[in-house]
Amino acid sequence: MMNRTRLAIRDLNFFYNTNKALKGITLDLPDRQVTGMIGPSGCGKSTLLRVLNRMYSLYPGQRAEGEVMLDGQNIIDPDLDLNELRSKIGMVFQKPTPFPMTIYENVSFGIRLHEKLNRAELDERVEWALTRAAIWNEVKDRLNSSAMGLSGGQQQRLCIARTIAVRPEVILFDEPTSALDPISTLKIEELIDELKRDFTIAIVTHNMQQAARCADQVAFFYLGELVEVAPAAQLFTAPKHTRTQEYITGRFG
Ligand SMILES: Nc1ncnc2c1ncn2[C@@H]1O[C@H](COP(=O)(O)OP(=O)(O)OP(=O)(O)O)[C@@H](O)[C@H]1O
Repeated sequence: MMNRTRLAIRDLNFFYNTNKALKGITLDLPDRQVTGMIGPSGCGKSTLLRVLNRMYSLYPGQRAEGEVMLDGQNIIDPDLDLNELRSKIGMVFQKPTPFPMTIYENVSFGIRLHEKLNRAELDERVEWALTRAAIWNEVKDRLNSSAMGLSGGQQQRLCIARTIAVRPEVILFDEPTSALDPISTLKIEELIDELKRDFTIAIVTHNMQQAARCADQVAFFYLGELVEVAPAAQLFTAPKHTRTQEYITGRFG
């Protein structure tokens, strides 16, 4: 059974100037479940994540139309408070992107932007976020060391801690393990599984095994359209559309 909808995408179109990169997307992200987004290069997966956190707003010539409803608000409304949105929808990128600061500062930075906590509360929140991101034990004795000294996998878990530190409702992962070794990848996948107890998650991945392992439902995109969305087990064993079938059996993409 799917949980109730946390984020509802309705008839969403997106344009890079005249290039229509998303065409009439309608998709629900169920609360505290993982939605996997798959499809061949250029199908619009990353564009969709950029819409969900309003990254495109920085670029003239890029625009969205339609509805993306979160907490009764359309997040593509130009009047929306972007700071508030970014505290509700967090994003983890393909390459780990720690700030050139200490481990502690990486995690506390975003919290300070959004909330006024005293030192003890801040310490507690930082520990909580690092614990939830399964990296506390590795860094607790070096919180004041530079984040740049961590391994790639540790840096990615630190970025996840930084994202959850502001207690978002939704976390977007854009190919979060494509720069990591198999062991670090497994750790991130286990972490995603654990984080869905509290957060609604979307993950873009090129790796179909990863989608099958992590996702409750999987959405297949092709040329800017959502071809099909189904529970993971169903999409990978009994897809309804020929395009999906061809993609998952490796005939293209
Ligand atoms: N900055 C941009 N300006 C113009 N067109 C763009 C821009 N970024 C992406 N596009 C186009 O939008 C479409 C969707 O691209 P997008 O990057 O979302 O695909 P993707 O599915 O994430 O691909 P990949 O798996 O390779 O990351 C493509 O046709 C792409 O050429």
